[in-house]
Amino acid sequence: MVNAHNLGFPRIGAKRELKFALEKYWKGLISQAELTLIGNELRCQNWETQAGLDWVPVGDFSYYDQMLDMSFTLGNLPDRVRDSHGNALDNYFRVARGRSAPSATDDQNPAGVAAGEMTKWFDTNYHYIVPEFQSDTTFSLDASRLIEQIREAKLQGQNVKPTIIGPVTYLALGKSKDASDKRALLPQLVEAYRQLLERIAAEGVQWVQIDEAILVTELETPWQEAFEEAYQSLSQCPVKLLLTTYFGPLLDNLSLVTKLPVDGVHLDAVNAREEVDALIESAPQDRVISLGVINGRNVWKSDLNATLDWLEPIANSLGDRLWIAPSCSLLHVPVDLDSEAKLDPEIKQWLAFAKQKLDELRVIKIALRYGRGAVGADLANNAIAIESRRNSPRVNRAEVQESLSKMSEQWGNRRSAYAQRAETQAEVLNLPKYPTTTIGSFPQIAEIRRTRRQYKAGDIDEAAYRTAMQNEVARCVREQESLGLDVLVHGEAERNDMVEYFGEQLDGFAFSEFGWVQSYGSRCVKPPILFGDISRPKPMTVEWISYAQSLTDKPVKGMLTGPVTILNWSFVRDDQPRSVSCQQIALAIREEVLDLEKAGIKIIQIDEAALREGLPLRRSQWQNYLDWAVLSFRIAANGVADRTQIHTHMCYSEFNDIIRSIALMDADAITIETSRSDMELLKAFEDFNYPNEIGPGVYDIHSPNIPTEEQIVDLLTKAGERIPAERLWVNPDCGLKTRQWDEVIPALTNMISAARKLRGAEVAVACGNE
Ligand SMILES: CN1c2c(nc(N)[nH]c2=O)NC[C@@H]1CNc1ccc(C(=O)N[C@@H](CCC(=O)N[C@@H](CCC(=O)N[C@@H](CCC(=O)O)C(=O)O)C(=O)O)C(=O)O)cc1
Ligand SMILES: N[C@@H](CCS)C(=O)O
Ligand SMILES: [Zn+2]
Repeated sequence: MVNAHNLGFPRIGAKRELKFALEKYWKGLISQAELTLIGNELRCQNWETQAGLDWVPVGDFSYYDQMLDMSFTLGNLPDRVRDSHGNALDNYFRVARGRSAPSATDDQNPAGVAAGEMTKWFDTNYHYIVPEFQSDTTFSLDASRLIEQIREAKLQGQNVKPTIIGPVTYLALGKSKDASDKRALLPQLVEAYRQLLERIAAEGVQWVQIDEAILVTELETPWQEAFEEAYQSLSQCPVKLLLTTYFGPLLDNLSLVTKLPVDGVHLDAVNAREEVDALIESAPQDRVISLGVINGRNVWKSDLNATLDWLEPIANSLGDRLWIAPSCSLLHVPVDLDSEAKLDPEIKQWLAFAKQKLDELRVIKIALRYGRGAVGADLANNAIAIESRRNSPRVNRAEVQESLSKMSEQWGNRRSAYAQRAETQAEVLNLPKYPTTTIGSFPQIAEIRRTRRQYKAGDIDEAAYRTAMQNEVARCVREQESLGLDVLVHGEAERNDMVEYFGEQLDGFAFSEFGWVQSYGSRCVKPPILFGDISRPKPMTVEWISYAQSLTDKPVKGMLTGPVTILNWSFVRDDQPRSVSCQQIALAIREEVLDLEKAGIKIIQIDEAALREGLPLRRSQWQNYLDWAVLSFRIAANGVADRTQIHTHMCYSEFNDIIRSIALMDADAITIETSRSDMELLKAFEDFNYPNEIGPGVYDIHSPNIPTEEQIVDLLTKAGERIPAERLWVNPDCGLKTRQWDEVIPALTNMISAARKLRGAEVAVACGNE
């Protein structure tokens, strides 16, 4: 009989209980005992929610990040915290968040500790703490976290299936800090895993889910060999291993997976449906085949009848060997649709969050075990919802499709080439050399968020909200004027998030109240839900930007999020290609750009923070994505006259391998995150002879540290060695929303004086030469 299981449940809590507890703990407002009590309650609740499953995951809960948990389990701590003898959880947070200023309360680390590097988890919007390796890295097992949780779940009467990140993925996603070959650490690492599995087995555990998502990417031969070596060794352990892959097909790694001596394999049967037959045919006869049949990355109801049509023959042939699950951990979806009292009922019936996805799994399991009649009503209701979505005039809108059909690639072309535009813009804007600007957001102080909360709760009316936000905009403009920035921004006070804000204003998007998804640590995002053809009912930003512009003679940048980023950070449709949804958003943003231009805004920035993030997991698919992504940006941006200067901004980006596409976007200026790379990221622009203007970030906004004028001059000098000074802008790495005003003011003061110093130095050199 088929078994149903889950790969992981969101740990942040249906009402973000963990987020609030963590932030209180970090501020010293609750004790560690109170924090761990909340952790314990969340785990228990989550297991209760999953109680109908044959196996529940254990070890998916984390106080910050599952990769960091693994590093602590393996005793792979960075040297900088290894000797901190303080409390284990505080040490864990020290690696997660760093402690950048000397602290009286941290006498173990009076000089501060740098946070672990964070990067995104495959193609999701979740970010993990990158494991650090050196040639002399050693591992020493600390299984206490997992063992305690296994006991907790067992006490609750659950059938437990511990989940861990597999050794090869752990090693492959980590970073060698001394340029040594991290693969050389594999034997020792596998030994630590072997000990871990023994400890787990001693708890009476039968199955362990061992996640090796790296198998859905292109693997070079040494990494393929690493799999064989690792799993040969682990196959001796007295537990059964469910080798778990997700987010995509295995392609050329399928034969590798087939060869590995494991007891079961989980395949993402949503994204790799076409590989299921081959996986079954090539697997040894006693191997469990776990199929991820419910999409763990989106919020749509599954078509249960269609899933059963496909799955029933497989269940008949595999019998007990078939397990079913969501395609991946449910970490990437919100917790509970039932919390959404305000969602439009028509749209709500099309949706499923984590809890509802597990309900779907139960229905499939019962239908497979006892026949569809046993869940006849569920299947009938599901069919109604699926039909309703398929046929809804709110999803497929002829007028949007007609606008899209009129669109031509020509719309993506500026009227003149950059060199000619640059001359016109220089006349219009009359900016000094090394013009200074910021990326858009200024501190989203608690008061702003509180006011928005009051507005959303109906405690204050729209007029009061607008006035409060306008006051913030005015303050922001005042501060920038007194700092002496050359190009100002309005500060984005009115925006809850750079993507959600636009989702809320575009037709074709729905938004939830509690649909939070963990992005990193305690930080969450609430992705808008792109359910239908997109259009812009009215201007979205013009009033705010025009208001800011009315307060100053300096140019204020129009500030928009680009189509690719809106797409990549939303829950999107599964009934049409992403490229089509992206082009619809592009048309809406294009209208906004043209309205801003009409309103007299001279510079318009279109953020594409997530353009690189959207790259497919396999390089072979990159070009296709880049082609439509860049075209969407061009459509959004390039309808303006020569005199209007278009900026774009990207963070977290390494540009070497996509520089050609970046250049094709043809933005007049691009601002990027570079300060932590010591301007190394500019090499890609230098090597490519990138022709347009560049603002390499000179202030690391992720850190509370205030960069000195000297440090900024140094960074700009390095930038000037790679990019002609005439084409350099001076700006921070990214928006300032997570910072405080008392950090921002001195940092920007130093940034501006650094720019002035460079201008002065050049004038002096020029005069000396005359
Ligand atoms: C740049 N990043 C972003 C990503 N994805 C996005 N969609 N947006 C991004 O900006 N992906 C990559 C990175 C990830 N980085 C971050 C950085 C910071 C956050 C973050 O701070 N998130 C906030 C939530 C932001 C938000 O939407 N705020 C809302 C609601 C505020 C709120 O929770 N209010 C409380 C009450 C507050 C009070 O009373 O004082 C409530 O409603 O209960 C808003 O401003 O209105 C976070 O807190 O986690 C995320 C990703
Ligand atoms: N304009 C946005 C970009 C963030 S990537 C901001 O400044 O927050
Ligand atoms: Zn940014």
